[in-house]
Amino acid sequence: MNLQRRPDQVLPVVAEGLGKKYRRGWALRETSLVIPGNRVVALVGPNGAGKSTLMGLITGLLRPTTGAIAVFGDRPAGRGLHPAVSYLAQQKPLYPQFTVTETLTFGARTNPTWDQRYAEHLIAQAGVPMGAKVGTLSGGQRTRVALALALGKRPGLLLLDEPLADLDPLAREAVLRTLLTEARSQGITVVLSSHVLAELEGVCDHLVLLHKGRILLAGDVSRLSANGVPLGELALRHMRAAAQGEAA
Ligand SMILES: Nc1ncnc2c1ncn2[C@@H]1O[C@H](COP(=O)(O)OP(=O)(O)OP(=O)(O)O)[C@@H](O)[C@H]1O
Repeated sequence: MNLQRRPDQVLPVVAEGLGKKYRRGWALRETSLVIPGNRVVALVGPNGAGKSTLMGLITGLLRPTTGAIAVFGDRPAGRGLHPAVSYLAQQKPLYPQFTVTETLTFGARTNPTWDQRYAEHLIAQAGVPMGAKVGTLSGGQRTRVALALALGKRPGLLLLDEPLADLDPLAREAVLRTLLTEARSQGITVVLSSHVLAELEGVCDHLVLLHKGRILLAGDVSRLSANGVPLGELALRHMRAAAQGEAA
């Protein structure tokens, strides 16, 4: 496919025939995908389905073995993150010796599009003291700092790879609420991977379901689930059907 920049490709993600092969085999195969703007996307699938690999390809931190991918019309060049993309993995990239203030200063130095007031607003909203060292914060507070760092960049696309896995239910809810509010009010497209399907309901309006390195289902939940089946149930049904199909 010709992934040259065209007006319709100022879409967050357009992939065609995308594949990634590691030594042990294919992690992602023949993936063609469009992620439209202003969506909160649930990226789900069983362990080893290829979710992290797909995120790595979108960030440009991984290089495709086959096919092509465009992020806001640009081909990731393997030289770090696209300026309009923020990426937050479960292992949050924070320095424990830094205070929150120093962490935001680091964000400002490394991101030309940095919005200090917005980042400080997110920290204040989370009730995290600016003078505290990151290493002394709770898991939930660290996630809020990492989120402020990711959002302070003012991204158009925010990728979150199981960011809530180490949080208690209340902290998860608080982080998800913040995410949703910010995504809606700032027009950010969010791609969120999680194994906890129930917590994605009411948050995500677009689903990408991977199974064994292939896309099983992708699209707006309202379209995929015309009869109102909730996102979690919809994903689970397809995952069960795929697993049964293999067992048969
Ligand atoms: N760096 C790597 N080297 C070799 N194989 C890898 C590497 N990263 C992932 N894989 C393999 O690729 C496949 C997809 O892995 P990936 O981490 O993308 O899946 P995932 O859906 O994110 O899984 P999980 O839900 O368990 O986090 C797996 O079989 C995994 O073992």
